[in-house]
Amino acid sequence: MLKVLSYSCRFQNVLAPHSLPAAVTRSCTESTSPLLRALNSFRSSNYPKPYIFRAFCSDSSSSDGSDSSSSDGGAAVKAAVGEVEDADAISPNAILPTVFRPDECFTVVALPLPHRPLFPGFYMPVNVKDPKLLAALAESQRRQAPYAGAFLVKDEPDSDTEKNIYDLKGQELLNRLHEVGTLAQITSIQGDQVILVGHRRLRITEMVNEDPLTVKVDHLKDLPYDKDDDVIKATSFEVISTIRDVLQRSSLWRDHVQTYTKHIGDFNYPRLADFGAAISGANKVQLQQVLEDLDVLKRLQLTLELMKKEVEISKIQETIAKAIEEKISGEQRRYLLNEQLKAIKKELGLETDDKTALTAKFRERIDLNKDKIPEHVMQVIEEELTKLQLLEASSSEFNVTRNYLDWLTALPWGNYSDENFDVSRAQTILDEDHYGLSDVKERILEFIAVGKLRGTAQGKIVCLSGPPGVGKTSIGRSIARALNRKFYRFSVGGLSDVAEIKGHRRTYIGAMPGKLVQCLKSVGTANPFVLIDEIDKLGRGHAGDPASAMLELLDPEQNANFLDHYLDVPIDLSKVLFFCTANVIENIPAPLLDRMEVISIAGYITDEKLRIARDYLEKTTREACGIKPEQVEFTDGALLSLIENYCREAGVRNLQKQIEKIYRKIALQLVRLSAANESLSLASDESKADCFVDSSGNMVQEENQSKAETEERSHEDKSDKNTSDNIDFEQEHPQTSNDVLDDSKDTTEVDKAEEPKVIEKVMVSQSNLTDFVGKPIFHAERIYDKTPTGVVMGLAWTAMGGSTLYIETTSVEQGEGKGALNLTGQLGDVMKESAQIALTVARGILLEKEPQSNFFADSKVHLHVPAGATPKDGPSAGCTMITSLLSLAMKRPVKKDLAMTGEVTLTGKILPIGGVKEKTIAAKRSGVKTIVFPAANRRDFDELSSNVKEGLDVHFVEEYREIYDLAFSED
Ligand SMILES: Nc1ncnc2c1ncn2[C@@H]1O[C@H](COP(=O)(O)OP(=O)(O)OP(=O)(O)O)[C@@H](O)[C@H]1O
Repeated sequence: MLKVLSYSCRFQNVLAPHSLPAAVTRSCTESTSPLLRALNSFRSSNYPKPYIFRAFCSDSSSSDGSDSSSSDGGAAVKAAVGEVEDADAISPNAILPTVFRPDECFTVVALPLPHRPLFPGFYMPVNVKDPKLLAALAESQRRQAPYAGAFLVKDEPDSDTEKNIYDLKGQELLNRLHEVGTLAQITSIQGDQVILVGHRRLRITEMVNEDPLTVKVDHLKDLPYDKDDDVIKATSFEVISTIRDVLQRSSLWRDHVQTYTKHIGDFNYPRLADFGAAISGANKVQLQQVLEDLDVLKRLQLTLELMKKEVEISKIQETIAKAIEEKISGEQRRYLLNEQLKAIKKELGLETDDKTALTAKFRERIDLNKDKIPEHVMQVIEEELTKLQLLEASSSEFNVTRNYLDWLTALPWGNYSDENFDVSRAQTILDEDHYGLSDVKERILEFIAVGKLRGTAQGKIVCLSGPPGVGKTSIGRSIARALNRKFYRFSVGGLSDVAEIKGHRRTYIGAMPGKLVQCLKSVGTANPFVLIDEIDKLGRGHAGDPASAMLELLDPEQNANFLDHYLDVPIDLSKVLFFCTANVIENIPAPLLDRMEVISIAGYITDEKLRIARDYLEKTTREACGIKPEQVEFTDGALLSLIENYCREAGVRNLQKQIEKIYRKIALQLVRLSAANESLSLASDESKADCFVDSSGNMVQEENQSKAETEERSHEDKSDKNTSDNIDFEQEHPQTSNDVLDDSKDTTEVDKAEEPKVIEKVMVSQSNLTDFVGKPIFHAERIYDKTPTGVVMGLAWTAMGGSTLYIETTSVEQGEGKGALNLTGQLGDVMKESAQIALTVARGILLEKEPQSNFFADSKVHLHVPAGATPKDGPSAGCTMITSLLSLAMKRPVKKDLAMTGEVTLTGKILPIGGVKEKTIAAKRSGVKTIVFPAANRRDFDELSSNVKEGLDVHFVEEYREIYDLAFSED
């Protein structure tokens, strides 16, 4: 007989909350005698019968512990609602109908459980696949004896348990079942799903029926235990705390068994053990062990083991969850903050949404230029704008698209600066900026004239070649100004990556468009003047060939559709005017050179340098230093000395540097002087002392010094000027500031009687030039004033301009048949061969002129070309070498101030050479009076300007014999 020992709220705990009407569960929780109320309301509801209510009994409410354990493990009470006639009749002590007697042996249908055993007091849904078994279960439910024996299936190695078990019948099935199982109450059958509630432990004693398997079972009772035993108590406490621990850690079980947890402390020991095992995730064998063990302490220990494992699993689960959570929460936090930031900005009106703002910016740019953007470009822009909207703002692809759009929309599509085709204006500008350079200026004027007639300017490649500092870059700037085009310069010296010219593909990180696209963006017009500097120093290229890329860029045939790798849309560069500069034309790649129009700038002679220095360099430097013209006097003599002794190279860059150096020094002196003047006027007011300014610009005050003494000192300074290290100063009254310095004038005295305010003037003359620029660093190229026998002056061309060089020969050893030629001076192969030819030709001429001489046959000759550290090559020294050898052989020096150049053939013919202008300038610089050029170079010489040709006796020769006559003539 089962009694309701305790109900109250716990009653609700064991109800499957989902299977009872809400009204019942609610009433159970609120009422003091909820069972009666619940049953009443349940009976009045239309809920299908029979329905089982179960309530746990607490041991405390039972009269004794053994009693309660005997009533269904001392834990449960059943109430069959269908059998309660009158709810009022149910009282706490009412005796409820009994289904089974614990001490009886009885027969049940055996229900195989594939996964876990059913523990008393727990629900379990089982899918029954065997129709016969299902029918038997339904029948027993219908007969209001809804019970079966639930037995766990043993694992068969290598077999699919669930699939096979329902195919087994009779003994075979019996063998697969564990002997110990649970008396299961069938609460409902839905389709093939049967809901079971476990009651007591059973053991199969014998088989009664094969199909469905029906077995005779014995009830199993737990072994008696002492509920006050310390060990069992301690074990149970540990189980409880471990269960709580698991539930706290693992949300998986927490939700599942939440309702039990409050009352876990009220469970008796066997129930506690069952509860722990039932909620654990242990495997079926371990669970079966718990089910089979009738020793309560042992069962508790087994459960404790399982629960401890659960704790460990929960810990692992916790760490995994924590790690993942941290990762996700970091990202989420950033995302949230970003979103908040955006929202705040939007709210404050500081910024609209990123994408919207960007799109608006691009649209604005497009609208400014809408009609001029080519259709194919517009299409790409639209596509990219759509793409931008779809991309996540934080993605890398978004940035790529944004940058791409930025470039595409920033280019000056179809925006041309208004070109100025006014020839006379252009001429004025060019003359304003540069002296001379008539070839270049003429070419530019031609270009402008053509542009004026055609109405449009055509893209052309012009190459300015010449030594450094001759103004190639600066004339480029003036041309751009004259044409009213934007100027852009980029140097390709050492450039070896094609990507610099054609851009990187957009797929690369940090990809950029090429130089030309960058140029267009920075100048903002589609027809700029682009100066490509140092094209002769273009690198060899490790990734592609830069020369070919330059070709595509410069060739007017190709550059109308120039394709930059980054932009990926053709750009029209045909309106761009390209100018290149180079020092050595020969180093420019042939296909490029072929398309260029070369204008060479040879370098300047002294006169030209003087004009440039006076009219351009000095003026600009003076202005840059903030010095007024009346404050300086830079004499012609000083300038000439500067050019001849300090700056003898072809260009004027060094000259410019020296002038800058001089003006910096002048500026310092002027500042010192004015400070000295101020103190001087103060001193004159206060102490009436005699003061003067020393030649370094420092004020000197000497008490009781007579004015006469001061004057004397000043005169001494002045007369000492040529030897003194000091710089000359002139102090004048304003009205005489432009007067030429006169020795009779007192130059340092301050005239106190008149206006104390004076203007200082610094003088730079030939005599004090060293004070400004130091001792001459450049000595004359002329080693010999009068060339000795065996020495002849030749003319050479270098990348730095023209220069003179000597060919020296001397006889080392004499003796019959000892004739040989020894060469030194870092000569290249061509020059060595040229020396051999010279020897042969000289031998022939000597034989002709002095038939009795055996000089070349019997002398070991040493030929040297100073300076030995500079490598030299080329055939143009041929005629100089012959002359030198003949001079040595005949012991006759050549004519004074003679220089020559020309390649010689074995038969004595003179072939043309290059660099006529440079060589002429160099010869003039070295004080040469007579020059010998090959006849074929006459045209080149005639084209030179008259000031270059002035004062030179030039001879054009076809045969070496003519040189012989010139060099060794008696007059
Ligand atoms: N004919 C000239 N008239 C006035 N100034 C000149 C003239 N030639 C050169 N200069 C000045 O000389 C300086 C050097 O010129 P620039 O830099 O153009 O030389 P470059 O030929 O380009 O040299 P590099 O080959 O080294 O690049 C500039 O300040 C320029 O103004």
